[in-house]
Amino acid sequence: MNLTSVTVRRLTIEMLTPFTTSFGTQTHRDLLIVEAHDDAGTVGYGECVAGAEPTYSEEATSTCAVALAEYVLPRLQQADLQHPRDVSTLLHPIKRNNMAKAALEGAVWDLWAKQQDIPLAQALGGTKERIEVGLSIGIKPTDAELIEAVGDAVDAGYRRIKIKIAPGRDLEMMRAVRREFPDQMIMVDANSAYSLQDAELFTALDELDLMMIEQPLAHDDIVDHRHLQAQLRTPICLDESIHSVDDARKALELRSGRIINIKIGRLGGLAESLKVEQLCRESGVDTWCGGMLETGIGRAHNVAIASLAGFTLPGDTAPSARYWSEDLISPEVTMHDGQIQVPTGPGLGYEVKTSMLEALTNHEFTVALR
Ligand SMILES: O=C(O)CCC(=O)c1ccccc1C(=O)O
Ligand SMILES: [Mg+2]
Repeated sequence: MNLTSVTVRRLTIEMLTPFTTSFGTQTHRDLLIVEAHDDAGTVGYGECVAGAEPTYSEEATSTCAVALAEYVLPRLQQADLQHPRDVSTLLHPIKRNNMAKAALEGAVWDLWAKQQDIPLAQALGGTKERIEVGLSIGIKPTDAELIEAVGDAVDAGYRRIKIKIAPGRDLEMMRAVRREFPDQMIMVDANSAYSLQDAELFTALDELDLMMIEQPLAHDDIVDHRHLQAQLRTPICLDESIHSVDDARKALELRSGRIINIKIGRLGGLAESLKVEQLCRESGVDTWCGGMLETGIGRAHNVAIASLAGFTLPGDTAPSARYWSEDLISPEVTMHDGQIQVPTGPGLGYEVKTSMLEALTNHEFTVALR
């Protein structure tokens, strides 16, 4: 692939509105952008989706910066990549650190697709021209504010609405939402805030005809989820618990959930995400693309992979304007009639605004590869 160098940038971007989950409130992203450069001057981009703190998973932006600098990029210096799939093989001996690995792998995939002059979606085997879009709504202080936010999302055309829950903001709140929106496709995401002792809460939520309940129990569990799923009609969707195609296979075998959410960062890259898509497609399991409040760069990767046939449900791939006053890419990701058009240009199919990226960069380092 003639890679000549990799640059890692660390930047801070303010979000338009704060986003609250059971593990905290985010007002900005502190993130890494990885650039893979080749000898023809072509650049591929990847985004590290870790949070500023290790609250969603054990990874955080700082740990990813260290993992890239100390362990991941030195391995790349020893390699002669022929294809982006070689990245996951090369990094396989390094345990976990999935978001750090995925940030580099994503940049290499974008570079490779640009070298081939094909869209990333096509390079991944995507077939859809448009993808269906859902929205993830954070925890609001009052039911009235939540109901207003859901109403706005319905009016904006989102095809599915996800609502974050946490102890104290769950059953009564969701009953109020359901009364107001009896026919909408609604789901909840607990971000691992509950335990099996809360089974009664979930059997009550089971009456609300939700599309799914995302990650109700511990971030590292697939056993308690199995017991909870056995008591519910509503499908459980696993997010935090699934870090590989093997995790997905084991969870499906145990019946710990009936839906899997694919996040490229959590799974360690696009190659592993493709394996989960294939597993779900071949076993008739619904899957959809999760989100991590990405800038346009990570968002473009999500749009590309969500174009594969296995992505059977709307994903958390809301358009740029939902999160940012100005995005890092041009044109920005936009939604029409609840759908995003999969771009047809080479690679990500969106232009990265390099001067904006440089202006926002707080730190950067470059590793020469030859
Ligand atoms: O719109 C998005 O990007 C999805 C937001 C979201 O739900 C989320 C955001 C940060 C961390 C975890 C999650 C999640 O899906 O659990
Ligand atoms: Mg989730």
